[in-house]
Amino acid sequence: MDSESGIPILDFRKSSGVTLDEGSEGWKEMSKKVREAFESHGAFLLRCDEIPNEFREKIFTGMKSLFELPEETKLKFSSSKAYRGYTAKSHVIPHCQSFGIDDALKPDTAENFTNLMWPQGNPTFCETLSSLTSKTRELSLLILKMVVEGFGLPEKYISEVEELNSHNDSRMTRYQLPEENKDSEIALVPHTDKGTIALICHNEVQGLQVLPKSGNWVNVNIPPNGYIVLVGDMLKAWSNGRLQAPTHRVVTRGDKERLAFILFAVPKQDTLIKVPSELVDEDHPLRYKPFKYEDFIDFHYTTRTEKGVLEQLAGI
Ligand SMILES: O=C(O)CCC(=O)C(=O)O
Ligand SMILES: [Fe+2]
Repeated sequence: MDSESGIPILDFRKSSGVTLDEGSEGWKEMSKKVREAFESHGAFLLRCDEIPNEFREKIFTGMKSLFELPEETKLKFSSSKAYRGYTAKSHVIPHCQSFGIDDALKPDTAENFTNLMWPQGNPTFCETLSSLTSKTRELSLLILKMVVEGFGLPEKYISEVEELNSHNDSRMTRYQLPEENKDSEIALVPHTDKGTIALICHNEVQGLQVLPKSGNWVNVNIPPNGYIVLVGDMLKAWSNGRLQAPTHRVVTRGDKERLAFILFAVPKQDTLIKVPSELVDEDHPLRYKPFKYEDFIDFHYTTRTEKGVLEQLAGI
């Protein structure tokens, strides 16, 4: 457990002796822990073998040179969608720069992005980005299958969580250091993630904070070479509110810049989010009526409120 935030640390490393073959005892035990962590904190910290050290070094070295490219080059990666494309100094991310990549898993996405930023080519960055994205995506699917197992739901729900994981967006973010006269700065404003789950890895400069029910922000310490996995609003809704979607933000301090790579697992636009009947009982009355993911996203961007979008749209 992380001593500051109390968020559980789960160890998926083969070297720690766990075997996570689907259906095995180890898998079932871990699934229970995933469910419990998502119920109590809406998150867990993950140690895993998926990102070896040299791989991490490659992605964060690549990201450092990416953010050092001229502003006019970075701006070439534009998007009409909110928070996608290259964003700098927006009201949501006042002190960071970020590349939001849609359809991160499409075979030519990493290549197109790399060629736009480095017309002369950068095969190391391209390969690293594409394999980090696909490794992280495998993890997100594994974790969602564990949620099904953790709740003891029938097999048929595997295809539903696959749908909740059917689209993947990634984001690479560089958080600026606080201005000289300040100790700390809110670099990413408080929010819940709108999709299903988010997996975050970073260059070991901490800065993520979560807001527990107690109402006081706490620091999260992502373990070395690890990830944090956060529940988003769609998994919260699908689970009948039994899994929490934690409010989080990023605060920068000190003299080292934080770089983060985030993979968001999201449903397809027209996916219907409907609570499994098995998750409704006397102790857990139905909290959300079925709704389409795209309606939730539209509603979120038109109301532009962080508070209670899910409750307003689908709450019973
Ligand atoms: O950098 C981080 O740790 C958090 C990023 C995040 O919450 C987001 O991009 O939605
Ligand atoms: Fe987030």
